[in-house]
Amino acid sequence: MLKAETRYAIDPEHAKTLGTEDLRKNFHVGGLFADDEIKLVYSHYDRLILGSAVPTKGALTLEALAETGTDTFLERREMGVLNIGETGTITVDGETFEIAKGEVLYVGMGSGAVEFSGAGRFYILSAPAHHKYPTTLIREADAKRVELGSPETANERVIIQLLHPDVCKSCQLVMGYTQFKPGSVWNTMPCHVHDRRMEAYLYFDVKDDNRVFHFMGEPAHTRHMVVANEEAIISPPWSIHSGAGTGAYTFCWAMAGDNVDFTDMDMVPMAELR
Ligand SMILES: O=C[C@H](O)[C@@H](O)CC(=O)C(=O)O
Ligand SMILES: [Zn+2]
Repeated sequence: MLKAETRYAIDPEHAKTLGTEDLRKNFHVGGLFADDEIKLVYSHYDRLILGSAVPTKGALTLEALAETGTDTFLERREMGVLNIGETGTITVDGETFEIAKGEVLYVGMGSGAVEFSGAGRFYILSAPAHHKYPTTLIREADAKRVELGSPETANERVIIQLLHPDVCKSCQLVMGYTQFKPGSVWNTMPCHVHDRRMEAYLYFDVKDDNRVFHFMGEPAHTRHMVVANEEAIISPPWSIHSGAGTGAYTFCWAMAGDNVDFTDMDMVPMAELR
């Protein structure tokens, strides 16, 4: 019912030498969103944990994970959960939250077991925390919206910031998702890096026959991975993170690291990309 794997952090010099399979072993996450399972990936980049819970037959409970070495999962961690399925519920410390598609539940440090149920497909993110902020349901109407791009460059999109200092306080998790205007397929191009924070992407609402080509690597040494629906990417702090879909898609981005300043990014001039 609870499955976990560890992904170690590697440096850019090593990453440059990898072929497709080894690149995917390090940075691509497939097999999430399995019915009646909680699946977690413990990344050593900023110790972010990402994963999924899909309760179809009954509730799924996340209580503790051996990898954290704590009595309970959230003893020294905070969590953000995005529902990418139909409406479901999450119960924490006796309080039940109904969560529709596109909504995020922030769960503060020190909370007890987290119980997932209903028709939701829950995308889980968790990072180490140092302070307890209140558990809060964040609706799409609460979000900060940033419109970027243009149809001419096929990157017209809106960045919906849900777990963001102006919307809901957290220790280090910042998250939201990006939606496209019809015909636009490029995310995060022009691209950037932020060596202060790692990032994780989950691509969803991708039709079966479509794929997203996700680009990573140092700006002068880019690589790509082909990503299908409901698959994730772990993006190291030193890496660009950008993607182009063969059709429509949405993706959830989440960051953890030294600051929660969404705008703290180093833009990469096009001429530097290789
Ligand atoms: O640091 C910020 C993250 O890379 C994403 O929010 C970027 C993004 O969603 C986009 O440009 O489409
Ligand atoms: Zn970024």
